[in-house]
Amino acid sequence: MRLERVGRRHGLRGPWVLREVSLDLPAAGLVRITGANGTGKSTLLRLLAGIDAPTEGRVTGRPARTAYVPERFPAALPFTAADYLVHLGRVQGLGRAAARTRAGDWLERFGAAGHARTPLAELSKGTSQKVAVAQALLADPALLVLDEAWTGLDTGARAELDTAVRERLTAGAAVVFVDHDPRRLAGEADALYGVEAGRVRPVRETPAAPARPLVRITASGSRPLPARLPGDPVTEPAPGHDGRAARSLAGDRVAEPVPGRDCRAARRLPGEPGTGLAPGDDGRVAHTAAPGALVLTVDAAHSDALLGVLLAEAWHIDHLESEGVRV
Ligand SMILES: Nc1ncnc2c1ncn2[C@@H]1O[C@H](COP(=O)(O)OP(=O)(O)OP(=O)(O)O)[C@@H](O)[C@H]1O
Repeated sequence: MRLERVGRRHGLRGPWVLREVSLDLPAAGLVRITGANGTGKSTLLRLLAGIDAPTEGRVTGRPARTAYVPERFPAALPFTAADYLVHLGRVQGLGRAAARTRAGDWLERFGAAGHARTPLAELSKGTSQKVAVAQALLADPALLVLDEAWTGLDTGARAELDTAVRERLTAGAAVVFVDHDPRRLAGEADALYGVEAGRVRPVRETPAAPARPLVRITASGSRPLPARLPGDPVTEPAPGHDGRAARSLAGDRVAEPVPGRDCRAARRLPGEPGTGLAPGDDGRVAHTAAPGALVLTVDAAHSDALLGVLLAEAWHIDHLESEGVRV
């Protein structure tokens, strides 16, 4: 696939977001796009995926089977999760039976099979994101474009998406992705490009950062939390009284139930159907049911900022752990 002197701006007189971008992307392999906020990464991905057309220059050689996960999923469509996936599978050329089977398989893989019949508008942010990712994987895309696709997924679904990316690569596809976490598929990219000042240039991968300690914060509160929290913590319900444990960011490490706390009200994340919780207009997650405890696992570098947001929203910090040590 080739971009020749591609430029893109919004509106007739808007500032150029990208200009004179010439790139040859291989038909197979993993490509990472990096850049500071607002530099034009999403704009580049939309051009690659064919969602937007260049204002100038041209894009050639895009595979017919191209799939895209947008940074923001348009969740307010009048479909159930399964019907939406079947519909998109059909659009992508699958027969109805194959589309239904694959929709079920992908929902299952991402741990969302229980929401197959839930209307999209009633899905939590995390489950919506699972549907957004599933729609892109339905028809074995030859080019898969992922814009912060891991954001909002729980630990298991993030790992499943890593696996799905590797499966596409093994099948000979190209995967182009943006993710704010430098550890995402670190060391696996075949090519890296940086977006800066409207230009796109090859960059060298910064060596994978040494594993940093994780901090696990158990907190409870009734005020809505911002949709975007510092450090993009993995947010999970605090373990229930039945001993079911939440998985932590570290993968296999398992969080123990919080001592002395009855977490019956905390089985679901805010926003999950059935809790009486709903996303607010400002993107916050309204938390109108009985307060429940959440476990937020975050890189230690962001824990102070995260604690600051929780305290500012009048959340109570029940428990704080660093690498399994109570602090
Ligand atoms: N539809 C639009 N209309 C007008 N300006 C837009 C539109 N979409 C993006 N922009 C502007 O284009 C610039 C690049 O946006 P883009 O979303 O591509 O950046 P980004 O690097 O992906 O940012 P982030 O890391 O914050 O997601 C920004 O200044 C943004 O405000």
